[in-house]
Amino acid sequence: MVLPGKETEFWLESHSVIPRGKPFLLVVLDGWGENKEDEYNAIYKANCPTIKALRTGAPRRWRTIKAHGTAVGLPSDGDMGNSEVGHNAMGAGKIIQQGASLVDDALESGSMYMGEGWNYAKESWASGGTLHFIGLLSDGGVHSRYDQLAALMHGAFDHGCKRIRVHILTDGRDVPDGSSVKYVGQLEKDLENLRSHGCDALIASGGGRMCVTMDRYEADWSIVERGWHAHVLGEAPHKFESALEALTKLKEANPKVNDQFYPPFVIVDKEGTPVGPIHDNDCVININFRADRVIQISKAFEYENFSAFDRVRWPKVRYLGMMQYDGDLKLPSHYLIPPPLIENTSGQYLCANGIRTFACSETQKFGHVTFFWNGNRSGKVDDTLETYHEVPSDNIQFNKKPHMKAAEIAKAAQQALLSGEFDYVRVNFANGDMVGHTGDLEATKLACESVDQGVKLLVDAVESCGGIYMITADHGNCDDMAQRKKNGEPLLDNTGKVAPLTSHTLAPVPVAIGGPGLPSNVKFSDSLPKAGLANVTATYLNLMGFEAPPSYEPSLLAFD
Ligand SMILES: O=C(O)[C@H](O)COP(=O)(O)O
Ligand SMILES: [Mn+2]
Ligand SMILES: [Mn+2]
Repeated sequence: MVLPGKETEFWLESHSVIPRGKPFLLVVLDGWGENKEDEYNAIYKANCPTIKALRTGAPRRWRTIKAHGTAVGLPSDGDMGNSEVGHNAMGAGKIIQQGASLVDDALESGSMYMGEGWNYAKESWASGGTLHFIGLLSDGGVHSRYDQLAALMHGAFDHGCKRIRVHILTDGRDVPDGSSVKYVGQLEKDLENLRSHGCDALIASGGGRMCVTMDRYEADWSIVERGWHAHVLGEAPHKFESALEALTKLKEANPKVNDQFYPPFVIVDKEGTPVGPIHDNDCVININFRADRVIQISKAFEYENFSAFDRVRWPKVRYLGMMQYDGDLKLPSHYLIPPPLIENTSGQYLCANGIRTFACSETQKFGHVTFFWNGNRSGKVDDTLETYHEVPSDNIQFNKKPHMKAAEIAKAAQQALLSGEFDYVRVNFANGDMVGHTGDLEATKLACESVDQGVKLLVDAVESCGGIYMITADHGNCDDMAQRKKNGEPLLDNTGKVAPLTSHTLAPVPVAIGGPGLPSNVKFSDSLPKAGLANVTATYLNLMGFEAPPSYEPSLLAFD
């Protein structure tokens, strides 16, 4: 990134009420919504005295904001929020039309099939190559959507493609566990339809998203390696003649396995030969629009010099992302849709104004407070002003260790606050989200308690250094751990137990401000009842003593 100089477009005026120079803490509670207080709300049921006191102790400095749907740039108000859109909005102060919407628009207008990306892809099948799709198979709308895959398969056929292979990653995280059977059934129908029209179209390999291919932030490259072996080499310990058979037999063999964690499998023909390894001159389209969990597999396809694992064979394919996933790395170099342009981020403004930043989380959320925060750019805004600190996450299922790295993150941020070396300390606590995704209510309560303890340490540090804090969240998750019937009652599974909710929720999220450095006449305004995550940015610029740029969504603050 290019650092702007002073007195440029990024220069900010001082705020008229709030002084500069107080250490500022910004905490993002990942997956922490404000929801109905019942026994499936892990926050409500947990012992979280610090976070609960933010609400009751200072009602004028606590409110909720919208974190889902069109308020954060998603296609519809039925779309739950997620980390990418949430951190993009909070980092850039604007409602950004997100990847899901851009793909929808391109499919609807037909521009999908007119761009450079599509032409590049087409050259592969025009010269006899197979078209492979890889990606998350669900309609969760967080990383991908099934209807977009279906449209692309039919679009490819209409554009002369005669051979399609689909490499599926089962979800169970953005959609209920067990729903993979439904999505595979739907996909098989669509493939059957294509076959009946003369296209040789089959599922070729797959596995659960948390075991195969979709690692993020280099937490565990072995996940990507398993995907490479199954999708590219056609090798996996489990081989089946259909994906439905794979899901059924793998579940029979291990009833504890779920959609998120299916081991890799390869589909073979009657002779036991894999039906769709990836070869030279094939085309591979990654159907995920969200970046974090497909950057590593994109590097494996694209980078000549690659040492994260032994690829064994590196086919010369035409690889395309649904979007370009990393604006700094220009990765991948070919893509179907230009990504949302996220410019004039808060980091650019703050660096131009000399603010020294410490950003910290554990691996699972590290890129959220850096990469997503900076508008999907992997570099720093300014190396001399910013320190990015990653606490390595454990590679386990997080209900086994629900405290995760909350204490370590809190300690690192506390030191940063007290050191006097930073003006702005930004952290993300992963627990409410990562443990919430396991669907394990008891573990999620413990997760919430660990976050509360971390927040206490940091609020105390702000007290002792005379600073200001803002505590908020990116979307709901641990605030509801039960799937619901239409009337709101918990849904029971076929054994009579409450069906766990593993996904995010549509709940609004809290925002709390305070600290000894905050002038006593500062409160939240009553005039922005529909405010959302993008309003947070102008608010924290104010809290750091700056007027916000006029292009940002308005600040939430008012003054007595
Ligand atoms: O990738 C994931 O873990 C989920 O699909 C979404 O969770 P996040 O948006 O909180 O990262
Ligand atoms: Mn999140
Ligand atoms: Mn999540």
